[in-house]
Amino acid sequence: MSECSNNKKTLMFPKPTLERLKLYLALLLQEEKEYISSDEIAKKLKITPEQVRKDISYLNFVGKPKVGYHIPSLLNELNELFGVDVTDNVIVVGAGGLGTAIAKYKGFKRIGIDIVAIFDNDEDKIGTFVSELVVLPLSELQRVIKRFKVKIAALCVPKESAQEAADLLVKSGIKAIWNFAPAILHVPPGILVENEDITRGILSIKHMLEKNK
Ligand SMILES: NC(=O)c1ccc[n+]([C@@H]2O[C@H](COP(=O)([O-])OP(=O)(O)OC[C@H]3O[C@@H](n4cnc5c(N)ncnc54)[C@H](O)[C@@H]3O)[C@@H](O)[C@H]2O)c1
Repeated sequence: MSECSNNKKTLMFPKPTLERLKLYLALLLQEEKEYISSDEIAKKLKITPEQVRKDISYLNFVGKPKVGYHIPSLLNELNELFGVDVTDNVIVVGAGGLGTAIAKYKGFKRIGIDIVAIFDNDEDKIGTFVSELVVLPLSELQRVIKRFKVKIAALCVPKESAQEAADLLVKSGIKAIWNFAPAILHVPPGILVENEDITRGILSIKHMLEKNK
């Protein structure tokens, strides 16, 4: 999500480059050695080494000839670029199948995301636990957002409730909505909305399979 990074530098990067830089970050986080070459990165991500070098050159970062990129230094650059070195407190709205899965996912910590609370409007869910988080009523939204300085909300409510919930989030002080509902949200200027559509990946797979028939 380029626009949502903590670093304004990201706005100068072409979107496809930014998307690939996110993949490099995820890949490097799993590496335990000290250096990696553009060839190795390219092979693992099934792209060309030239592409890798070009993307990384946007960071004004160069590798050592015949050795490759120093992983800890490259990680520092990427962490800074995506604001991973800064922890953002995030809330989840909607404690259904998806909301609880997001709230339970431990991997967000590694990228500087801390899920601090989960909310629902269903009386039967309020007060139940999702991992160590207790499901809170919407009346607690404003207090939690202020107390934990929350800017980002993951919106995991049904399509029909999405706009109403988004309005409430904005009114309560949220600056960015990570929207999982298949709904177009209308928000005031200055509020970021990133629409997440998990059907995108499977559609690409379907397309590739069709093409290779
Ligand atoms: N489950 C998935 O894998 C998946 C994938 C992609 C997109 N989505 C989308 O994400 C959203 C959530 O999906 P789900 O499967 O978790 O649905 P779900 O029905 O299991 O959960 C939705 C939750 O939102 C709560 N809710 C409804 N209105 C609310 C409001 N105004 N404020 C607070 N909470 C409210 C409900 O009580 C419920 O607990 C849907 O819009 C769905 O289309 C889900």
